[in-house]
Amino acid sequence: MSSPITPLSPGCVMLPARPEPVPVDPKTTAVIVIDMQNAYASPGGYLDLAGFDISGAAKVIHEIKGVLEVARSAGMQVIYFQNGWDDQYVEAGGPGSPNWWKSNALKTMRAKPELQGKLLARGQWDYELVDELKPQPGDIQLHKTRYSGFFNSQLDSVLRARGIRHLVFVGIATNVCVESTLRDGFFLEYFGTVLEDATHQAGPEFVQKAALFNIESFFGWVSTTADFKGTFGQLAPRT
Ligand SMILES: C/C(=C/NC(N)=O)C(=O)O
Repeated sequence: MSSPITPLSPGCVMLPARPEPVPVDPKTTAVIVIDMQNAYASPGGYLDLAGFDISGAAKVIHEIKGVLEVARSAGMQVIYFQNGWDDQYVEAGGPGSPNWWKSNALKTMRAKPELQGKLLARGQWDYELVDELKPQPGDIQLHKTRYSGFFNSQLDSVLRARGIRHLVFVGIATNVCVESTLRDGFFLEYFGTVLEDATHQAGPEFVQKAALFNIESFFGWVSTTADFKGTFGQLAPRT
C-alpha cells in the first residue's frame, strides 16, 4: 500500500487511513485512551446526567478493548487518561477560570447541588475508569485537569522518554478531549491518528463528523478499528 508520507523508521507498517495510509512503527507508537471513565461512558455518569446522549458508549468500550489487546501484543505503549479534579475542585479553577464557566460538569453540579462533590472528582465512581477497561501491567495512567492531555500533564515527557512519535487515539469525547489532545500533539510534532469507531462525541451526531473532518483535513489521520486490528493483529512483538 503506497502513501506519499515517508516512513520515519524501518519498522513502519502502513495503516489504512484517510486522507492517505499512514506509516506506523509499533515501537514508537502509543495508543492514547481518552477518559474512558464512568463520567463519559456509563449511564448515571456526568455526560448522561448533563443530558448528553451516551447510547453509543457501550460499543466504543467494546471496540477499545479489542484495540488495546492488539496494541499490547504488537508492543505498543498504552496510555490511559482520566479527566477531573481534586475532591474540593481547586484544580477546576474558580470563577476566574473559563473552565469554571464552560465545564458542563461544574455547571450541572451548580444546577443540582445534590451532585456537588460527585462529578469528575478523584475518589468518586464518576472519575473511575469503566470496569471493562482497567489498565494492565505496563500501561501508563495519567491525569489531566483540562480537555487537552498535553496541558499541565506529564504526557510530553513520558512520550519523549520513550521515543514515541505517533499517537493513536480512542475514547470519549471525539470533539472535546480527543480532538484537543490530538491538536496539541500536532503542534508538538506528534503524528496523530484517531480510530473513528472507537470514539464517541459529546453532542449531536454532526459534531462527530465535524471533528473527524477537522482531523482528517488539518491535524492528522482517521482510521478504523478493523484496519488497526488487521494491520497490527498479525505482528509479533519485536525486541
Ligand atoms: C464535555 C467534556 C468532554 N470531555 C472529554 N473527555 O472529552 C467534559 O469534560 O466536560
